[in-house]
Amino acid sequence: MPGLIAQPPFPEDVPTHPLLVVDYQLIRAKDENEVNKLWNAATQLGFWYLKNHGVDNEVNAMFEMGAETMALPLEEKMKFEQGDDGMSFGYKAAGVNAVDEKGNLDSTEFINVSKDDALAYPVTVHRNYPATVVARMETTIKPFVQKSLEVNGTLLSVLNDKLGLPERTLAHLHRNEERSGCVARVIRTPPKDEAFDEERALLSAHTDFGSLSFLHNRLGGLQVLAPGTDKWQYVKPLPGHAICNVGDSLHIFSGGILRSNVHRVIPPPGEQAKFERYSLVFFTRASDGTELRALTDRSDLIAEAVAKAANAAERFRPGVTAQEWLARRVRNQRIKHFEVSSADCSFDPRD
Ligand SMILES: O=C(O)CCC(=O)C(=O)O
Ligand SMILES: [Fe+2]
Repeated sequence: MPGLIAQPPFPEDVPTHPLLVVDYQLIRAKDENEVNKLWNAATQLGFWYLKNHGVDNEVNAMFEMGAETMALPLEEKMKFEQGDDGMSFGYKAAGVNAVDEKGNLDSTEFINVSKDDALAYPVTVHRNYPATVVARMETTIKPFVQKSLEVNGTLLSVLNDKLGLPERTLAHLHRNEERSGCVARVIRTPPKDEAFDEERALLSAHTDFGSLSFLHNRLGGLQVLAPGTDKWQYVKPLPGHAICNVGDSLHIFSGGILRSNVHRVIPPPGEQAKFERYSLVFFTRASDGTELRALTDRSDLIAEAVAKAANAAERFRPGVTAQEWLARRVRNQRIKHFEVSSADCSFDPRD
Protein backbone atom coordinates (compact mmCIF):
# COMPACT_ATOMS: atom_id res chain seq x y z
CA MET A 1 0.00 0.00 0.00
CA PRO A 2 1.42 3.43 -0.89
CA GLY A 3 3.12 5.05 2.02
CA LEU A 4 3.34 1.78 3.95
CA ILE A 5 6.05 0.25 1.79
CA ALA A 6 9.43 1.97 2.15
CA GLN A 7 10.20 3.53 -1.21
CA PRO A 8 13.61 4.80 -2.37
CA PRO A 9 14.14 8.56 -2.06
CA PHE A 10 14.05 10.92 -5.03
CA PRO A 11 17.61 10.78 -6.47
CA GLU A 12 19.94 13.66 -5.56
CA ASP A 13 21.47 14.02 -9.01
CA VAL A 14 18.30 14.59 -11.04
CA PRO A 15 17.59 18.23 -11.94
CA THR A 16 14.31 19.55 -10.55
CA HIS A 17 12.29 22.71 -10.94
CA PRO A 18 12.03 24.60 -7.66
CA LEU A 19 8.60 25.80 -6.54
CA LEU A 20 7.81 28.54 -4.04
CA VAL A 21 6.67 27.16 -0.66
CA VAL A 22 3.44 28.74 0.57
CA ASP A 23 2.35 28.29 4.19
CA TYR A 24 -1.39 27.64 4.30
CA GLN A 25 -1.76 28.81 7.91
CA LEU A 26 -0.17 32.16 7.03
CA ILE A 27 -2.48 32.46 4.01
CA ARG A 28 -5.48 31.86 6.28
CA ALA A 29 -4.18 34.63 8.53
CA LYS A 30 -3.88 36.89 5.42
CA ASP A 31 -0.19 37.45 6.12
CA GLU A 32 0.87 39.99 3.50
CA ASN A 33 4.22 38.41 2.61
CA GLU A 34 2.66 35.01 2.21
CA VAL A 35 -0.20 36.37 0.10
CA ASN A 36 2.36 38.04 -2.16
CA LYS A 37 4.28 34.79 -2.43
CA LEU A 38 1.10 32.97 -3.50
CA TRP A 39 0.38 35.71 -6.02
CA ASN A 40 3.89 35.45 -7.50
CA ALA A 41 3.62 31.68 -7.75
CA ALA A 42 0.14 31.75 -9.31
CA THR A 43 1.02 34.43 -11.86
CA GLN A 44 4.53 33.26 -12.83
CA LEU A 45 4.67 29.46 -12.94
CA GLY A 46 1.15 28.62 -11.78
CA PHE A 47 2.53 25.89 -9.44
CA TRP A 48 3.59 26.05 -5.78
CA TYR A 49 4.12 23.82 -2.74
CA LEU A 50 1.60 24.20 0.07
CA LYS A 51 2.67 23.31 3.61
CA ASN A 52 0.71 23.22 6.88
CA HIS A 53 -2.51 22.38 5.03
CA GLY A 54 -3.66 19.96 7.72
CA VAL A 55 -5.01 17.29 5.34
CA ASP A 56 -2.31 14.60 5.88
CA ASN A 57 -4.50 12.01 7.64
CA GLU A 58 -7.23 12.28 5.01
CA VAL A 59 -4.62 12.04 2.25
CA ASN A 60 -3.21 8.80 3.70
CA ALA A 61 -6.70 7.32 4.00
CA MET A 62 -7.45 8.30 0.37
CA PHE A 63 -4.30 6.47 -0.79
CA GLU A 64 -5.57 3.38 1.02
CA MET A 65 -8.98 3.73 -0.63
CA GLY A 66 -7.24 4.06 -4.02
CA ALA A 67 -5.11 0.96 -3.48
CA GLU A 68 -8.14 -1.06 -2.31
CA THR A 69 -10.03 0.02 -5.43
CA MET A 70 -7.20 -0.71 -7.89
CA ALA A 71 -6.84 -4.18 -6.33
CA LEU A 72 -10.39 -5.13 -7.41
CA PRO A 73 -10.65 -7.47 -10.42
CA LEU A 74 -10.59 -5.54 -13.70
CA GLU A 75 -14.02 -6.89 -14.56
CA GLU A 76 -15.43 -5.32 -11.39
CA LYS A 77 -13.73 -1.95 -12.01
CA MET A 78 -14.99 -1.92 -15.61
CA LYS A 79 -18.58 -1.82 -14.36
CA PHE A 80 -17.80 1.75 -13.26
CA GLU A 81 -15.71 2.91 -16.26
CA GLN A 82 -16.28 6.56 -17.17
CA GLY A 83 -17.05 5.73 -20.83
CA ASP A 84 -16.39 7.64 -24.03
CA ASP A 85 -18.93 10.44 -23.69
CA GLY A 86 -16.96 12.93 -21.61
CA MET A 87 -18.12 11.76 -18.15
CA SER A 88 -15.24 12.45 -15.78
CA PHE A 89 -16.55 10.53 -12.75
CA GLY A 90 -15.90 6.84 -12.15
CA TYR A 91 -13.05 4.47 -13.05
CA LYS A 92 -10.70 5.19 -15.95
CA ALA A 93 -9.07 2.02 -17.22
CA ALA A 94 -5.50 1.86 -18.52
CA GLY A 95 -5.22 2.00 -22.30
CA VAL A 96 -8.29 4.12 -23.07
CA ASN A 97 -6.49 7.44 -23.55
CA ALA A 98 -3.93 8.47 -26.15
CA VAL A 99 -0.69 9.83 -24.66
CA ASP A 100 0.85 11.38 -27.75
CA GLU A 101 0.28 12.38 -31.35
CA LYS A 102 1.13 8.84 -32.52
CA GLY A 103 -1.84 7.45 -30.63
CA ASN A 104 0.25 5.47 -28.11
CA LEU A 105 -1.97 4.32 -25.27
CA ASP A 106 -1.67 5.21 -21.62
CA SER A 107 -1.03 2.72 -18.80
CA THR A 108 -2.63 4.80 -16.08
CA GLU A 109 -5.72 3.98 -14.02
CA PHE A 110 -7.86 6.56 -12.14
CA ILE A 111 -10.68 6.41 -9.70
CA ASN A 112 -12.58 9.72 -9.81
CA VAL A 113 -15.14 10.47 -7.10
CA SER A 114 -17.45 13.44 -7.61
CA LYS A 115 -17.66 16.09 -4.90
CA ASP A 116 -21.44 16.10 -5.35
CA ASP A 117 -21.70 12.33 -4.77
CA ALA A 118 -19.39 12.50 -1.74
CA LEU A 119 -21.23 15.40 -0.08
CA ALA A 120 -24.74 14.05 -0.81
CA TYR A 121 -23.94 10.45 0.22
CA PRO A 122 -25.97 8.21 0.63
CA VAL A 123 -27.96 10.03 -2.07
CA THR A 124 -26.54 9.47 -5.58
CA VAL A 125 -26.15 12.66 -7.63
CA HIS A 126 -24.12 11.55 -10.65
CA ARG A 127 -23.31 7.82 -10.50
CA ASN A 128 -22.49 4.68 -8.50
CA TYR A 129 -18.98 3.61 -7.46
CA PRO A 130 -17.14 0.36 -6.62
CA ALA A 131 -17.79 -1.15 -3.16
CA THR A 132 -14.32 -0.05 -1.94
CA VAL A 133 -15.31 3.57 -2.62
CA VAL A 134 -18.77 3.28 -1.11
CA ALA A 135 -17.34 1.68 2.05
CA ARG A 136 -15.16 4.75 2.63
CA MET A 137 -17.46 7.48 1.29
CA GLU A 138 -18.48 8.74 4.74
CA THR A 139 -15.28 8.01 6.67
CA THR A 140 -12.54 8.89 4.16
CA ILE A 141 -13.76 10.54 0.95
CA LYS A 142 -16.20 13.07 2.37
CA PRO A 143 -13.70 14.46 4.92
CA PHE A 144 -11.01 14.66 2.22
CA VAL A 145 -13.38 16.46 -0.15
CA GLN A 146 -14.56 18.88 2.55
CA LYS A 147 -11.02 19.77 3.65
CA SER A 148 -9.78 20.10 0.05
CA LEU A 149 -12.70 22.40 -0.81
CA GLU A 150 -11.81 24.52 2.18
CA VAL A 151 -8.12 24.77 1.26
CA ASN A 152 -8.80 25.59 -2.39
CA GLY A 153 -11.62 27.95 -1.38
CA THR A 154 -9.25 29.89 0.89
CA LEU A 155 -6.65 30.17 -1.89
CA LEU A 156 -9.37 31.30 -4.33
CA SER A 157 -10.56 34.02 -1.95
CA VAL A 158 -7.03 35.41 -1.58
CA LEU A 159 -6.53 35.37 -5.36
CA ASN A 160 -9.98 36.97 -5.78
CA ASP A 161 -8.88 39.96 -3.72
CA LYS A 162 -5.49 40.28 -5.43
CA LEU A 163 -7.26 40.25 -8.81
CA GLY A 164 -9.28 43.27 -7.66
CA LEU A 165 -12.58 41.37 -7.89
CA PRO A 166 -15.50 42.30 -5.61
CA GLU A 167 -15.56 40.17 -2.49
CA ARG A 168 -16.55 36.51 -3.01
CA THR A 169 -16.85 36.80 -6.81
CA LEU A 170 -14.84 33.61 -7.37
CA ALA A 171 -16.56 31.94 -4.42
CA HIS A 172 -19.90 32.50 -6.17
CA LEU A 173 -18.65 30.72 -9.28
CA HIS A 174 -17.47 27.75 -7.16
CA ARG A 175 -20.31 27.05 -4.74
CA ASN A 176 -20.05 23.73 -2.92
CA GLU A 177 -23.82 23.26 -2.99
CA GLU A 178 -24.04 23.60 -6.77
CA ARG A 179 -23.29 20.74 -9.15
CA SER A 180 -19.82 20.85 -10.63
CA GLY A 181 -16.98 18.80 -12.02
CA CYS A 182 -15.10 19.04 -8.68
CA VAL A 183 -13.55 15.62 -8.16
CA ALA A 184 -11.18 13.60 -5.97
CA ARG A 185 -8.89 11.41 -8.09
CA VAL A 186 -6.48 8.63 -7.15
CA ILE A 187 -4.06 7.71 -9.93
CA ARG A 188 -2.08 4.47 -10.23
CA THR A 189 0.67 3.83 -12.74
CA PRO A 190 2.56 0.52 -12.94
CA PRO A 191 6.33 0.19 -12.40
CA LYS A 192 8.33 1.25 -15.44
CA ASP A 193 8.33 -1.25 -18.26
CA GLU A 194 11.92 -1.52 -19.51
CA ALA A 195 10.65 -1.89 -23.07
CA PHE A 196 9.24 1.64 -22.98
CA ASP A 197 11.43 4.55 -23.84
CA GLU A 198 12.42 6.85 -21.02
CA GLU A 199 10.33 9.77 -22.13
CA ARG A 200 7.10 7.98 -22.84
CA ALA A 201 4.47 9.80 -20.86
CA LEU A 202 2.25 8.11 -18.32
CA LEU A 203 -0.01 11.16 -18.40
CA SER A 204 0.40 13.26 -21.51
CA ALA A 205 1.31 16.95 -21.52
CA HIS A 206 -1.77 18.88 -20.41
CA THR A 207 -3.09 21.81 -18.47
CA ASP A 208 -5.70 21.13 -15.81
CA PHE A 209 -9.26 21.87 -16.85
CA GLY A 210 -10.66 23.41 -13.67
CA SER A 211 -9.66 26.26 -11.37
CA LEU A 212 -7.30 24.90 -8.68
CA SER A 213 -5.67 21.49 -8.23
CA PHE A 214 -4.47 20.18 -4.84
CA LEU A 215 -2.04 17.34 -5.57
CA HIS A 216 -0.30 14.84 -3.29
CA ASN A 217 2.74 12.98 -4.63
CA ARG A 218 4.91 10.33 -3.00
CA LEU A 219 7.20 9.37 -5.88
CA GLY A 220 8.62 11.66 -8.55
CA GLY A 221 7.27 11.61 -12.09
CA LEU A 222 5.45 14.94 -12.32
CA GLN A 223 7.21 17.35 -14.66
CA VAL A 224 6.58 20.96 -15.65
CA LEU A 225 7.60 22.87 -18.73
CA ALA A 226 8.40 26.22 -17.15
CA PRO A 227 7.71 29.38 -19.17
CA GLY A 228 10.71 30.44 -21.23
CA THR A 229 12.28 26.95 -21.15
CA ASP A 230 12.13 24.04 -23.57
CA LYS A 231 13.11 21.29 -21.13
CA TRP A 232 10.76 19.27 -18.98
CA GLN A 233 11.83 19.26 -15.33
CA TYR A 234 10.76 17.10 -12.42
CA VAL A 235 8.93 18.57 -9.45
CA LYS A 236 10.34 16.82 -6.40
CA PRO A 237 7.75 15.52 -3.94
CA LEU A 238 8.38 16.94 -0.45
CA PRO A 239 6.92 15.14 2.60
CA GLY A 240 3.95 17.02 4.07
CA HIS A 241 3.83 19.43 1.13
CA ALA A 242 1.01 19.40 -1.40
CA ILE A 243 1.64 20.64 -4.93
CA CYS A 244 -0.97 23.18 -6.04
CA ASN A 245 -1.61 24.58 -9.48
CA VAL A 246 -3.89 26.86 -11.45
CA GLY A 247 -6.12 25.32 -14.15
CA ASP A 248 -7.73 26.61 -17.35
CA SER A 249 -10.92 28.07 -15.94
CA LEU A 250 -9.11 30.28 -13.43
CA HIS A 251 -6.71 31.29 -16.19
CA ILE A 252 -9.71 32.37 -18.26
CA PHE A 253 -11.61 34.09 -15.39
CA SER A 254 -8.46 36.11 -14.66
CA GLY A 255 -7.91 37.13 -18.28
CA GLY A 256 -4.62 35.20 -18.35
CA ILE A 257 -3.15 36.85 -15.23
CA LEU A 258 -3.10 33.50 -13.41
CA ARG A 259 -1.11 30.86 -15.25
CA SER A 260 -2.39 27.39 -16.15
CA ASN A 261 0.93 25.70 -16.86
CA VAL A 262 1.61 22.60 -18.93
CA HIS A 263 2.69 19.49 -17.02
CA ARG A 264 2.90 15.72 -17.54
CA VAL A 265 3.79 12.52 -15.70
CA ILE A 266 6.61 10.21 -16.82
CA PRO A 267 8.13 7.24 -14.92
CA PRO A 268 9.73 8.28 -11.62
CA PRO A 269 13.51 8.79 -11.76
CA GLY A 270 16.18 6.26 -10.73
CA GLU A 271 15.30 3.45 -8.35
CA GLN A 272 11.82 4.90 -7.85
CA ALA A 273 10.87 3.71 -11.36
CA LYS A 274 10.70 0.11 -10.08
CA PHE A 275 7.65 0.92 -7.95
CA GLU A 276 4.05 1.46 -8.82
CA ARG A 277 3.18 5.12 -8.46
CA TYR A 278 0.16 6.50 -6.64
CA SER A 279 -0.90 10.13 -6.64
CA LEU A 280 -3.99 11.91 -5.39
CA VAL A 281 -5.58 15.15 -6.62
CA PHE A 282 -8.57 17.22 -5.69
CA PHE A 283 -9.73 19.43 -8.55
CA THR A 284 -11.84 22.49 -7.69
CA ARG A 285 -13.88 23.36 -10.77
CA ALA A 286 -16.51 26.04 -11.39
CA SER A 287 -20.21 25.19 -11.07
CA ASP A 288 -21.53 23.38 -14.15
CA GLY A 289 -23.49 26.27 -15.70
CA THR A 290 -20.77 28.91 -15.24
CA GLU A 291 -19.80 30.60 -18.47
CA LEU A 292 -16.03 30.54 -18.98
CA ARG A 293 -15.06 34.13 -19.67
CA ALA A 294 -12.62 36.73 -18.38
CA LEU A 295 -14.29 38.75 -15.61
CA THR A 296 -13.46 42.06 -17.31
CA ASP A 297 -16.63 43.74 -16.05
CA ARG A 298 -15.73 42.97 -12.43
CA SER A 299 -12.07 44.02 -12.24
CA ASP A 300 -10.02 46.79 -13.88
CA LEU A 301 -6.90 44.66 -13.57
CA ILE A 302 -8.51 41.84 -15.57
CA ALA A 303 -9.95 44.29 -18.11
CA GLU A 304 -6.47 45.78 -18.66
CA ALA A 305 -4.87 42.35 -19.05
CA VAL A 306 -7.44 41.30 -21.65
CA ALA A 307 -7.11 44.60 -23.53
CA LYS A 308 -3.38 43.90 -23.94
CA ALA A 309 -3.69 40.18 -24.84
CA ALA A 310 -3.45 38.77 -28.35
CA ASN A 311 -6.49 36.78 -29.57
CA ALA A 312 -8.36 37.80 -26.43
CA ALA A 313 -11.83 37.02 -27.77
CA GLU A 314 -10.96 33.38 -28.55
CA ARG A 315 -8.80 32.77 -25.50
CA PHE A 316 -10.90 34.46 -22.87
CA ARG A 317 -14.40 33.85 -24.19
CA PRO A 318 -14.41 30.33 -25.64
CA GLY A 319 -18.24 30.28 -25.60
CA VAL A 320 -18.64 27.25 -23.33
CA THR A 321 -19.69 26.55 -19.77
CA ALA A 322 -17.38 24.91 -17.23
CA GLN A 323 -19.30 21.65 -17.71
CA GLU A 324 -18.96 21.72 -21.51
CA TRP A 325 -15.25 22.53 -21.32
CA LEU A 326 -14.61 19.59 -18.99
CA ALA A 327 -16.65 17.12 -21.04
CA ARG A 328 -14.89 18.14 -24.24
CA ARG A 329 -11.41 17.84 -22.72
CA VAL A 330 -12.13 14.45 -21.11
CA ARG A 331 -13.76 13.10 -24.28
CA ASN A 332 -10.95 14.25 -26.59
CA GLN A 333 -8.35 12.31 -24.59
CA ARG A 334 -10.11 8.98 -25.21
CA ILE A 335 -8.56 6.88 -27.98
CA LYS A 336 -12.06 6.24 -29.34
CA HIS A 337 -12.15 9.91 -30.39
CA PHE A 338 -8.47 10.13 -31.26
CA GLU A 339 -8.74 10.71 -35.03
CA VAL A 340 -11.38 13.38 -34.63
CA SER A 341 -9.71 15.04 -31.67
CA SER A 342 -6.21 15.06 -33.16
CA ALA A 343 -7.63 16.76 -36.24
CA ASP A 344 -9.16 19.15 -33.73
CA CYS A 345 -5.68 19.85 -32.22
CA SER A 346 -6.40 18.15 -28.94
CA PHE A 347 -2.68 17.95 -28.20
CA ASP A 348 -2.47 21.67 -28.04
CA PRO A 349 -2.76 21.91 -24.27
CA ARG A 350 -5.33 24.64 -24.59
CA ASP A 351 -7.24 22.78 -27.33
O1 LIG B 1 0.13 12.40 -10.78
C1 LIG B 1 0.57 13.55 -10.81
O2 LIG B 1 1.61 13.89 -10.23
C2 LIG B 1 -0.15 14.62 -11.63
C3 LIG B 1 -1.53 14.26 -12.05
C4 LIG B 1 -2.14 15.27 -12.98
O3 LIG B 1 -1.49 16.13 -13.52
C5 LIG B 1 -3.59 15.22 -13.26
O4 LIG B 1 -4.27 14.25 -12.84
O5 LIG B 1 -4.11 16.18 -13.87
FE1 LIG C 1 -2.76 17.68 -14.25
